[in-house]
Amino acid sequence: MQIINGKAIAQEVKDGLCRKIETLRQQGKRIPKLSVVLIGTHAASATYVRNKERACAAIGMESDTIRLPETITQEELLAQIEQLNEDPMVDGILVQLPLPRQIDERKVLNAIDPGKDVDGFHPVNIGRLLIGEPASVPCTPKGIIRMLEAIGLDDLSGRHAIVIGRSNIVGKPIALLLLAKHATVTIAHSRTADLSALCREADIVIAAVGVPRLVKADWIKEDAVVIDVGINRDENGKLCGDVDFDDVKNVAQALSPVPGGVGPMTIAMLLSNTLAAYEEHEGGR
Ligand SMILES: Nc1nc(=O)c2c([nH]1)NC[C@@H]1CN(c3ccc(C(=O)N[C@@H](CCC(=O)O)C(=O)O)cc3)C=[N+]21
Ligand SMILES: [Mg+2]
Repeated sequence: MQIINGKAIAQEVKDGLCRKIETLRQQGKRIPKLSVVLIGTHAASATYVRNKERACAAIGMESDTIRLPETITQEELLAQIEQLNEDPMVDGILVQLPLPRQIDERKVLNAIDPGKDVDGFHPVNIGRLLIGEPASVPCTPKGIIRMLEAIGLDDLSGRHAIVIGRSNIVGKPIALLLLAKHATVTIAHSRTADLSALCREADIVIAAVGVPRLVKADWIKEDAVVIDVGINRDENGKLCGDVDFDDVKNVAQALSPVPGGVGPMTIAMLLSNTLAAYEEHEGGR
């Protein structure tokens, strides 16, 4: 059984980005910049944002976190986004989710300039992804594809992939990316009948449901590849995925851990999308 070391693969990606930024610096060019908007004091959000800041610093990318109060109005937030859209020094904008209740998430994501949408959550980018045009691709799905490529899974012709979860952030976009690699894709979710039997048919399992240790060994076909997207806390407050790692490791061919799997890949892809947005943006002037 192979453990898919997301942390190590992410480090390779970041090393490559770091070299590119170093070249820009030597050429006296402007340095790419990511702006993160963080609203309120949600503890998990604060941790992710700190990880993103640290990752930017490690590769020499500029970053800025705009911290706004939990009580912010929709209009104030939209004005902040407009300011970032117009700032020529800002290449990537990420509005950390979830947002407070009074804010309409769709309105906010739709307000981000699609060219600066490093999360790939804007309808223009989602539409481009759907029809196979160049797009800013959501970071977690893009990271999952990189992990599959890292273990030699490139062309997925003839393989059956199951995606458990149908969120706009992970489930739907990863299904599209797997389809683009010629996999036969099933999207399962909380209303799916006989999920474990369906899962047992799959060569590739992407677990993105948010239920701690849901996926067990008897859900997994011998030698399947399993990617765990879950970030949950178990009853003891310990970080765990949607896959029961200690059980599934006995049947899977390859398995990604939590932590150290998809999470670090997500951050590496965010940096990669920011550099790509910069190149697009600079190339246009
Ligand atoms: N607009 C937006 N874009 C996002 O991409 C986004 C978001 N909002 N809101 C929250 C989720 C979650 N997310 C994570 C990224 C990295 C780790 C990560 O690096 N995890 C580490 C450890 C984390 C820990 O120790 O708590 C790991 O899995 O090894 C986790 C979670 C991005 N998200
Ligand atoms: Mg779901």
